[in-house]
Order: sequence, then C-alpha cells, then structure tokens
Amino acid sequence: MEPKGTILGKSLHVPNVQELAKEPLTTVPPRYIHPDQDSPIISSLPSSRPQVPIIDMARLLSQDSVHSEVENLHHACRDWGFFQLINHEVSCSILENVKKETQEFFKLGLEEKNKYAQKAGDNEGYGQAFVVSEDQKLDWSDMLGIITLPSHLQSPHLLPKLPHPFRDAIEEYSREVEKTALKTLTFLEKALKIKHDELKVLFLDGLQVMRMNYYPPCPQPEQVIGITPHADGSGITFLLQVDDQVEGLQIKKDGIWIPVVPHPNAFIVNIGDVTQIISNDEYKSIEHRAVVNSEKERISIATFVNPNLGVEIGPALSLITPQTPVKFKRIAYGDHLKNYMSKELKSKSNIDQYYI
Ligand SMILES: O=C(O)CCC(=O)C(=O)O
Ligand SMILES: [Fe+2]
Repeated sequence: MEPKGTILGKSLHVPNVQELAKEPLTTVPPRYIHPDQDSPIISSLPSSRPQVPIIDMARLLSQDSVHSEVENLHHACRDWGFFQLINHEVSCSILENVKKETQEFFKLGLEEKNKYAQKAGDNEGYGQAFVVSEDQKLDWSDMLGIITLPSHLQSPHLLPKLPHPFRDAIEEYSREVEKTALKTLTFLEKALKIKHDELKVLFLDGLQVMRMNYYPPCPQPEQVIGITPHADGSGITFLLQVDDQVEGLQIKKDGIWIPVVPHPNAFIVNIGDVTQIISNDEYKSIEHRAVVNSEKERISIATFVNPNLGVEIGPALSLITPQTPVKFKRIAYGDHLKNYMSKELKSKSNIDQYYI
C-alpha cells in the first residue's frame, strides 16, 4: 500500500491563476500562451451542433426500457466515450449544495485557500497538477484535488480540515457519486456483455478523487487553454459544472473539437483509460480539454471513480475470444496511477504503453 500523501504523485509549484487574473492584464504571461491550438467547430446554433448522447438512468433501471437504454449506453460509450446522465437519482439539493460550497471555497482569500495548498512532493490539495518542468506551458486554471474515498486514504490535513459546510457538501456528494457510479458500472457490464460483476468487483472500495477546477476569465482566451487536451486515467469520470450556462468543455470526436452543452443537473460522464483497458479497447477514453472566456469564471467538479488501489487491471476475460484477442497487458492499477500522475497531461499517450 502506498504511504499516504504520495498517491497522486507530485507537481512543481506554479503561480496562482485566480490572483494573476485579478491584475489589470491586457496580455497574459508567455508561459500561458499555447500558440497552436485547434479551433473548435462552433456552429452559430447550438441546436445544430453534434451533441454527446443523453443516457437516462431511470430507463436503465426500468424493466420496460432497460434493453434499449443499455443499447444506447453501448453506442454512447463506443462512439463518443462520453454521455450526459440524466434522472440519476442524486437530488438537486445535494448537487446545488456542492456547487455553492465549491464556489464559496474559490471566493476565499488566497491565504485561506493556501491552508490547503499542495505540499512539496504531493499533488493533492490546492494548486496545479501535472507540472513536471520549469519550461512547460501552463494551464489557465487552479485546482483543488482531494482523495475522498476510501476514507482511510484521506489526507488528514485536507478533507477533514476544510471549512465545515464545504466538507459536509463534498462528503455527501462523494457518497452519492459512488452509488451512482456503481450502478453505472453494472450497466456498462451489460453494455459490454461482460460477465456480471467482472468489472464492478474491481471498483469495490475504489479510489475516488475529486478535483475542483477553477478557470478565471482571461483577457486573451483564444491564446490560452483552461485544461490541456487529455484523456482521463480513471475508470469513469463524473463531471458537474457549477454554472450550466458557461460552456468550456470540448471533446475530440473524429478529429474535431466539439463543445459540450451541459444539460441542467446532468452528470457529464466519460470513459477513462482503465475502462478502455478492461473493455479490451471496445470503449475509448476520449481526449477532451477546457477552454476559457474573457468574461466569466468557470468552475467544474470532476469526480474520478477508480478501481481499488490493490487490484490488477487488464481486459475482461469474458471478452477475450479467438476473434477478439487480448489487446492490453495486465498491470497493477497503482502502477498505472503512478505513471499517469508523474507525467505532463498529454492527449492519449499514456495508455499506448500498455498495448501488447
Ligand atoms: O472542466 C472541465 O470541463 C474538464 C475538467 C477535466 O477534464 C478534468 O478535470 O479532468
Ligand atoms: Fe478530464
């Protein structure tokens, strides 16, 4: 078992972007300029843009419609790697509460927030992750990353020490996401046609990490990136936006960046590297990024649902046939996590090393 405090790897210390954005800047410092970004497709009418599929948890849970909704889930995961989950049974009050308290946290003064700052050699806490060299370009965001589950892996100086209403909101939300995620994994087993529990069992007492991303407005939004294009290293990720009206998330589909229009109170769910491996490459962890704008801050709450730190991951045995031979090596989940967290965020390069 990893010693506490090093599970999420380490990152170099970088300036606080929220403070930087308060300065009367007309241009941003060169370290934040990303000159060669692809522009997204922006249709003038949001309704005419291709959109990530909506999956209805109530239909998954209903005897009458389960088959067709599992089919929709399969297509969403195979063709998009992303879907918006509605009717997920997490109450609006729990969602609103975690959104409000997260917003309140980022409103605190720097000194107050820095009580939870990343310590040297540890990515958990308030700061920025994935910075491994002094000349690396930086993202226009700050983040608060916290191990939420299992509770014995929580760092004593973080979750237990957060201002009380925030801590309560996170704990309640984290438990609800865990329940919804386990249900979702059951339906992913059906969608993939793998043996009952072959996927879910890996996630029992799994590692859950929450990351609150804060993207301040930026005077040169098209020159910077809120979060660098990446695929998540997780099992599955549940994303909640604090304000549905502020767009920022974009996903790469067939080589084109597509902005995601958040459905009110839905979770934006995506397949991570671990599920790509378990599905034997049937589902892919899709590259995504967040862009920023010149007027409004944007806050997102990502919950990374991961396997148990002690398990080994590899393609589900029930998926391996002579026609569909095994595509990935087996690997200790803890080693995958360490690999992922020790590098710069970068498109899909992380999973390539596991192909046979
Ligand atoms: O803020 C967003 O919409 C995306 C965040 C994200 O991709 C992440 O935290 O991994
Ligand atoms: Fe992500």
